[in-house]
Amino acid sequence: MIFQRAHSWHIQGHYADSFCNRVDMEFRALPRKVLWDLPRFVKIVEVGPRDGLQNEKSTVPTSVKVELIHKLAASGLSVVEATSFVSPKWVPQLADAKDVLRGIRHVPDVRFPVLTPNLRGFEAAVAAGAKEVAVFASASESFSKSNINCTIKESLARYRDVITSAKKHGIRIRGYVSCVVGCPIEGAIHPSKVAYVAKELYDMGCFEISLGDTIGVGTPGKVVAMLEPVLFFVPVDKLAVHFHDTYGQALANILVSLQMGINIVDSSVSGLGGCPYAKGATGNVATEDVVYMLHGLGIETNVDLNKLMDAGHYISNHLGRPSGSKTTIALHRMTT
Ligand SMILES: CC(C)(COP(=O)([O-])OP(=O)([O-])OC[C@H]1O[C@@H](n2cnc3c(N)ncnc32)[C@H](O)[C@@H]1OP(=O)([O-])[O-])[C@@H](O)C(=O)NCCC(=O)NCCSC(=O)C[C@@](C)(O)CC(=O)[O-]
Repeated sequence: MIFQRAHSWHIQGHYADSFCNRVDMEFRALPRKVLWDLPRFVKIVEVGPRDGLQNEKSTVPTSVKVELIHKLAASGLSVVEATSFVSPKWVPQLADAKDVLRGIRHVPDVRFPVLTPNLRGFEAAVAAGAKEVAVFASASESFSKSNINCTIKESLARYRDVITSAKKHGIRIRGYVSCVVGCPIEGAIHPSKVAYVAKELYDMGCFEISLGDTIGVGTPGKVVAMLEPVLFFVPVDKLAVHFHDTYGQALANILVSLQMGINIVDSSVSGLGGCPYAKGATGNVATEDVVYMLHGLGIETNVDLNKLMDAGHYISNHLGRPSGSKTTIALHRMTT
């Protein structure tokens, strides 16, 4: 259609100027249908200090974790997931959860949630000063057993206890569903299983449900098929998406999720990450790349990309490897 109209254009005289003016006039008023439904603001949930570091082989000192969290908070992020109160036998890297949480200084309007797999973890988190907590279930039975050593049903029963206690303490609980597209053991996961676990967590009182593509096998088509039934049971403004970038699909998956109305995105500075119980899963989508894409779409995040990259450089230098953010690499090349 547009192509046919273009053929009727007769360009004379000052070619470039008249052509450009006319293109400007013609297209300025055209509605950009593909971008119509995008939100104006996206909340980013930074999971680098927890999801990003939990799989690191060498122990990251507590002071480095705390400094990373402070730098992330200084970049304008309003949620920085700090650590996990899990068994140190299962995740040795996060054995210093209590010290990390106690080391974080209060920053107005910034929340520092922590993960808890059971009541014991929840109580330890509260004792250390946690004001917000996340529980993590799975849409895959096999992954549930390998990650938290219990069935989905047992995990939901544990989380019911955690949520009951959290309500008494006035603490908000976020719920994760992992393996929403695929599982490292079972393969493809049916969207109905994701909808079931998401609905259970939401109905028991989680204020937000984060849908995790733990091994990063999602494509935009699979993500839409997964989100359709979930959206039937959980309000769109209560859903977050959490993509790992194993196959380079994470930004495309985020875009399609935004087009479906979701406006909360989890990501990890420098693309750090991988789950200790999901072999082969690479890092989370890099926060820097998410921010670059969102700002490019005219979507606000309140995040200062330069300060965020500063946090990314800090942790990459400490880990002794380059950033996993393509945005950081590209901007660094331009300035050196
Ligand atoms: C759930 C358990 C504890 C069950 O572990 P278990 O072995 O079945 O339970 P247990 O009760 O026998 O406990 C084992 C040991 O841990 C202790 N323990 C027990 N609970 C705690 C606790 N809260 N904090 C500290 N210690 C704890 C407990 O006391 C005991 O110590 P021992 O007596 O042998 O010396 C274990 O399986 C565990 O910690 N799993 C966590 C694994 C994990 O953190 N995985 C990564 C999470 S990432 C994820 O799930 C995906 C996500 C959220 O990022 C989204 C996505 O990408 O999709």
